[in-house]
Amino acid sequence: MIEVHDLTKRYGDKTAVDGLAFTVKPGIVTGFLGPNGSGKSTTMRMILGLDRPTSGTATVNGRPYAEHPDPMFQAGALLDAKAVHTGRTAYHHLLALAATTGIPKSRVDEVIDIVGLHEVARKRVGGFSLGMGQRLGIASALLGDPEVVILDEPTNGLDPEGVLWIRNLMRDLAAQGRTVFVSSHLMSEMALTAEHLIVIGKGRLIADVSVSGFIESASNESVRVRSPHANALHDLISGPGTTVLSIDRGLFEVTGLSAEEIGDRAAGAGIPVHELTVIRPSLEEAFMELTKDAVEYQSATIGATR
Ligand SMILES: Nc1ncnc2c1ncn2[C@@H]1O[C@H](COP(=O)(O)OP(=O)(O)OP(=O)(O)O)[C@@H](O)[C@H]1O
Repeated sequence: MIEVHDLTKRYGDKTAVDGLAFTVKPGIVTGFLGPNGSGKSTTMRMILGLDRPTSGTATVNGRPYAEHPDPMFQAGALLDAKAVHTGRTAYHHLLALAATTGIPKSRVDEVIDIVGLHEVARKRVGGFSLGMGQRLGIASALLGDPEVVILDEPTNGLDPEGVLWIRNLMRDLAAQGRTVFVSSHLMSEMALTAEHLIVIGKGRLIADVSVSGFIESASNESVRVRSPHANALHDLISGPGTTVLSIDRGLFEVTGLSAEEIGDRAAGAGIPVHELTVIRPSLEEAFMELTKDAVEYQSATIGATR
C-alpha cells in the first residue's frame, strides 16, 4: 500500500507537485497518468525517498520508504532503465545488487527467468536493446520479491511484444496481491492494464477513479444522422433533453437520443435515413479533455486534430 498526504515539492519558484493526496491499494494495477511534466516522476521519487518533499508525507506499507529496515523487500522500482553499469553482465549487475542488500543468489536466477533474460544474462548490459534494458530494470525491481512495485513509464519505446509482456507481468504481480503503481502519459495503454487511475496535471490531483468509471464518464456519445428530408427529421428529433447540431445540409449531430431511438422514430414517420452513426470520443480524447487545462506546453493545433 502506498499513501500520499498533502505531498508538495517545489524547485525554487516551480511547484512540481502541489498538495497531492491519494492511496494506491494492493491487488490491482493502479495507473498514474498525467501529461509530460505533470509531476509523476517527482512523486514517485518522493515515494521512494529519492527526493525530499517540501511538505507532506509519502509512505510505503505504513512508513516512509527510507525508514524501513528492509526497503528492497518492501518496494521495488524501475525509474530509469539506463541507470546501470554498462560494463557488467546482466547477471553480475543483479548479483551485485543482491549481495549488497542481503538477497540470496538463487533469487538472481529466479528474476532472470521471470523477465525472460536467460539467454543474454551473461552478456554485457552495454549491448542491450531498450527492451532488454527495461527487462533488466524490472528484474532489479523484483529482486527483493517486494510487496509494492513502482514502474515509471515501463513501456516507453518498447515494441508491441514488449508492451504486451509488461502489461501481462503487471497484471500477474497484482493478482499475486502486490501493489502495482505504474506511470504513463497514454490513457489507451492504461485502459488495457490498470483497474484504477490517479490522474494529475501541473502537480495537482485531477481524478482518482476506477478505469471503468472513467470509461463510463468518457463515453459521452452522440449520433450523426443524415436524411434528405432535413426539416422533417429536425422536427422529429428536437425536444427537451436533446441537442441537435446542424453539421451540413441534412446532416445533424444529436446528443440526448440513442441511434436506435432516432432510427425507430424516423421509420415510424416514414422519413428516409441515409446515415446513422454513433460517435464516441476515444479514451485518449477524453483524457486530453480532462487534462486540457493542466498541460504545460499546449500545441496551438490541439483542437484542430479532434
Ligand atoms: N530537479 C529539478 N529541478 C527543477 N525542476 C524540476 C526538477 N525535477 C523536475 N522538475 C520540474 O518539475 C515538473 C514535474 O516534472 P516530472 O519529471 O516529475 O514530471 P513527469 O510527469 O514525470 O513528466 P514526464 O512525463 O515528462 O517524465 C516539470 O516541470 C519539471 O521540469
